[in-house]
Amino acid sequence: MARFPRPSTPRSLYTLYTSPSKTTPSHSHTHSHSHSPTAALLLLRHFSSGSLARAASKDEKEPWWKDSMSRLRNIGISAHIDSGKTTLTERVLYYTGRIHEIHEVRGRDGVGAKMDSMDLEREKGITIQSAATYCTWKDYQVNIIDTPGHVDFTIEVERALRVLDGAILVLCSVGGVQSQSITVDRQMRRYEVPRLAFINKLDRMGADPWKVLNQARSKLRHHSAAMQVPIGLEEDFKGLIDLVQLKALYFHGSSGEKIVTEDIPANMEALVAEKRRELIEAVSEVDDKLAEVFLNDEPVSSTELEEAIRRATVARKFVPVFMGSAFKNKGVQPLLDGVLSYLPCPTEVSSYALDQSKNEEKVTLSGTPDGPLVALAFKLEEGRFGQLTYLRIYEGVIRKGDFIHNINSGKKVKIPRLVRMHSDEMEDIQQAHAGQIVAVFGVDCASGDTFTDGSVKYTMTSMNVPEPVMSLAVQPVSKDSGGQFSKALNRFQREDPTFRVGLDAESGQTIISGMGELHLDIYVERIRREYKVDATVGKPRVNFRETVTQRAEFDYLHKKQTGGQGQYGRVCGYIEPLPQGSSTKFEFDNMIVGQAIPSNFIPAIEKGFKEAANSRKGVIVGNDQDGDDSVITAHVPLNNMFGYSTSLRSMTQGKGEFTMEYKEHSAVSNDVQTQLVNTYKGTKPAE
Ligand SMILES: Nc1nc2c(ncn2[C@@H]2O[C@H](COP(=O)(O)OP(=O)(O)OP(=O)(O)O)[C@@H](O)[C@H]2O)c(=O)[nH]1
Repeated sequence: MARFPRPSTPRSLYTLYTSPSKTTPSHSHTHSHSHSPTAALLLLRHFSSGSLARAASKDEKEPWWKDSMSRLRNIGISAHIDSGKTTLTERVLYYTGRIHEIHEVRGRDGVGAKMDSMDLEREKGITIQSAATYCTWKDYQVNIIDTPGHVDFTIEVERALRVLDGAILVLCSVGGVQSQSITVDRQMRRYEVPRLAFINKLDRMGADPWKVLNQARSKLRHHSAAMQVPIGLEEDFKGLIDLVQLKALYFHGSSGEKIVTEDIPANMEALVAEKRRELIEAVSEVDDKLAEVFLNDEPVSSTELEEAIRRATVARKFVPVFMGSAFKNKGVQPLLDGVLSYLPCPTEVSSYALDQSKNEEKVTLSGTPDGPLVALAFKLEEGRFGQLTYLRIYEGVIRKGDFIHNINSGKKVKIPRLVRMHSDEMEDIQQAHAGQIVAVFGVDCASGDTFTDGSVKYTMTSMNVPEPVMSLAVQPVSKDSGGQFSKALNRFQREDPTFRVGLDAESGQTIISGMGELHLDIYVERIRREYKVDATVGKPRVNFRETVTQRAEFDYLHKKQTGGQGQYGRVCGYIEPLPQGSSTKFEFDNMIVGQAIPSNFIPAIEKGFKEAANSRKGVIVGNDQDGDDSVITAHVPLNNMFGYSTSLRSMTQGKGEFTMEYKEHSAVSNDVQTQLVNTYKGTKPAE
């Protein structure tokens, strides 16, 4: 009944530079059950119905939390590698009084930035794990997640964005919109995160914020405009003109902590008038209220403009563009003001959960402390005092000593300790409410689990976890370190859903799988440093998968007990490959006679089969000119990509760069297949 493309061993295709980040289902197994020669299919489902949303609280008087919620921001900072996120965060922590000294990434003092708390991060000057911190700016509480920029750690970015209400996209004023900026921006769009852009490094030679702004418009399709005009650039970068307040800002003091406000320099008035008009025009296009003032040719007040920018940004119709130099301590405080003025508070963002007691019905959460507790464990970490679980609270209140229910595992646990995180330091607290990000100790769970107070069976929608694409065989050098070795692997596996551990049945080797060479290298290095286990590492291996090669019958009974009446379904039939060279990729024949299966189920069944089918596509190469740069987009088999970064570097005298992300699994050519089969035969122990 379902026919698939003619087989050959699939290969994985990679997209260089840009492509929609889709993780396609990758298996289509042949099943050996052979009960029914004729195609028959039966699907039964029982479920109870219920209302779509829980009724909101009818409390008439002003709730106690209203003020504190409106003064809360959960933000992330994302960017292409080396754009200056960590440097920027260090300034934010300094100006908000969380740290008393600034330490540079790879700085001469050797201390390293606060948020790069792992030794490896400090040595390499890159961020590997996302770190969480909070700070207070002008009476607002701001929770910040610093996220890594390297594509191998995409899962960290995904997790951070899942629980944030707003974000800052950092762009380099020289590098502009780079490959990874496109990826993180796409992720922000996927999770519907309103954002501000910050064009950093205005002090660098070749800085051109207007070029970067135009790139953001064309490459990221941002509807955006500058909020500021720089006073001087490169070595002469002195300050910024605020286009809303129409004031010049200078950053004095040893670390730029003293802001001096002055009138706009006379020689910049014309440019400022032009850029302010551009800002008003752009916001008017997406905000009716401002459009009315603008079209009537009335002067636009600072308050009117600020309110309109807020409405448009929260509604994700506009991206305000800030600028500065984190390294030279210029422009960070106005960016922080922008976070308060333009990014939403938790009650302005809608969140949903799935009600497990009502067949995964979608429930709108109030997002306030009123109502039952609903919290998502979005990140696990092995801390000095045991497992640390980061929670984003979506509804209700959580208190130290409370019993909470893990809806995914069905376990009930007590919260022995509740803390607020500041990179690797923490602060004990007694309770926390909706909108906040906190961490708990001693709570056994997996990342992505949902906790409630037990009165509701809600789970938050699942996080987008890409399939691992590369594997390595690892083995401890000394047999005595086996215990520590498995402890390390277990821990990393629980913390990072893109890191998997398996056993090669043929060779008996431990196989680790992840998102790329660097991802796996980092874990091997962490096993060595944190667990003092030296491990030998085998050749990287691409995860090839099987496809359908011949007609096969299946008969499967599915049972699921969800607390209510439960569900069951039985599916039997056969699948077979299409004839060689067939132009169609998938064929679905409905051979049901009579009404054995109600006809309204048939389209859903076809969709299911379609989703399970591997596809095969040719290599596509696109070429784009971006100023002096050539951008090549290609779909390539991952197997051919080893060592590419080194050859690209030598081919381009270090100027070329690349990024890749998983596209799909696809059929390999015959010669590769023969090679794979021979290698496999060669590794098989003699019989
Ligand atoms: N000239 C100049 N250099 C900067 C600026 N901001 C950051 N840098 C430098 O750029 C390099 C990268 O900065 P990071 O803060 O580590 O960048 P990141 O985006 O956190 O990098 P990853 O965590 O590896 O993704 C460091 O050497 C910084 O000192 C800036 O405003 N001007």
